[in-house]
Amino acid sequence: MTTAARRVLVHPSAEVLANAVAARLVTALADAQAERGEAHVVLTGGTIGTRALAALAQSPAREAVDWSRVHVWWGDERHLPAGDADRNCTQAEEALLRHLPLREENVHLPPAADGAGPDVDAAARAYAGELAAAAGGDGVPDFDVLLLGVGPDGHVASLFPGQEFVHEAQRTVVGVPDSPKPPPARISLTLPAIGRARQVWLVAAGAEKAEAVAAGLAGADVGSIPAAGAAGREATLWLLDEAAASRHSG
Ligand SMILES: O=C1O[C@H](COP(=O)(O)O)[C@@H](O)[C@H](O)[C@H]1O
Repeated sequence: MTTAARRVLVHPSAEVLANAVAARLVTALADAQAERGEAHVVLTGGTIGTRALAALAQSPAREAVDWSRVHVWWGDERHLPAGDADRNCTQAEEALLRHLPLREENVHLPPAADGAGPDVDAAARAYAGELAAAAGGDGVPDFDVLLLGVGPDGHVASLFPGQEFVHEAQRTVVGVPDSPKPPPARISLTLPAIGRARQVWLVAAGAEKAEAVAAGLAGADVGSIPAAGAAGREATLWLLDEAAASRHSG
């Protein structure tokens, strides 16, 4: 990854940003299918990430994608019972997935606490196993697009500042038992797994994200600002509204 492949795009409002992310996702998935037959997308939770999914549900352009050949993954998940309203996959289902003709076996739901049990490490191993199987036995698939929200503290997925999981170098998925943001039990892709994506899109809206965005773009230490360590193999896009971009000087 070189800085030449990094782009910062600033949109006038959160609403425009959500619609722009939705439009960009349609194009990227259609392009991936044209080139490789199927597409793998990794979804994020969070406010603007979920709003982008809702915008996609409203967009007639979504018909440009053959959703039966799209695999859906999650960058992180709150380890709660299936169907819990705080699970990222529940929110994605509500905002978008139920509107699409996806194949059930291509929607790679993270394990739920009522099925897999309360052990976040066991859940992380199970999800890592599903990723590895889809990748042909090891690692993670070649994700086409991996979406990440950015927390006000600079967290991405469930990799939080000051936690050892930010520095994980071997595993593709970690169990996070003590997230500083509720709920505490989560699983998360690691930075090396995130870095396997062709394109990583960091999406942020709102003034409360401005400091973290500026620090991430300035190349802060990943232990302090995990977002600074998220980069795609071919491109890294920071997709922002004006408020989130307001402290970035570039
Ligand atoms: O807890 C989480 O938070 C982040 C960011 O959420 P936001 O509401 O501040 O946009 C999200 O990216 C992550 O997937 C989620 O689990």
